[in-house]
Amino acid sequence: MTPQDQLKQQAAKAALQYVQTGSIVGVGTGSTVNFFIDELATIKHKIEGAVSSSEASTKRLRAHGIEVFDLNGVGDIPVYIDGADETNANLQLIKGGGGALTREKIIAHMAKKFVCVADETKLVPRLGKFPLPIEVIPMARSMVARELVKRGGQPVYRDGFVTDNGNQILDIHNMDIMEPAKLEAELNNIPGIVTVGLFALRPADVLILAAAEGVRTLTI
Ligand SMILES: O=C[C@H](O)[C@H](O)[C@H](O)COP(=O)(O)O
Repeated sequence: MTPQDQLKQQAAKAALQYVQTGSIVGVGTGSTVNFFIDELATIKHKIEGAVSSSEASTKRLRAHGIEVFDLNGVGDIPVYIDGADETNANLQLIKGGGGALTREKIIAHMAKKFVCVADETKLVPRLGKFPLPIEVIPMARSMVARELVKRGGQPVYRDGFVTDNGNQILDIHNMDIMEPAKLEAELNNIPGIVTVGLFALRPADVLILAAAEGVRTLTI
């Protein structure tokens, strides 16, 4: 395991304390969350099951014998655990490096508490070094790309990638993300955009950050 993987695993382990007995756990997507799923399996008898933000996480949860519920039948998600590609000190995030941003944002919106798990490399002074993923309806891809160019970004089509929802992804390089919530709201208004990978209007509530010196918790 690489040193970075060890940190991801430590953050994932620390997130277990937020899981409530008898509840349905919201589960995100990505390599950090994969460690969390493996940890969750050790206490699976204590939870009712999970809701999942991707086909990949669903498969891993089920392989561990954890029941995965259809979100439409679920009313209450006390805690959602997910990773991030970048976070700032206000716990506003860039997500979607793995293309799961839409289902992630839906579950994050429903959850009472959003706990983000990450290694220290994800904490940045300003969001935007990581290209901002945007899920688009395929027929709107070029139009949306032109809108992003007008705003100073450089869109790159994630060629060959299809989201779990049958859509496409544009990764926006060099986007000026000075006011994350304002930009998220503005981009949400462009037709053809399904989801912007900025989680600023609904940031995380808790950030578990693992570093070589230890694991620390940030809240807002
Ligand atoms: O679509 C993917 C998700 O937003 C992930 O949470 C994000 O890409 C972070 O993934 P990882 O834990 O692999 O760095």
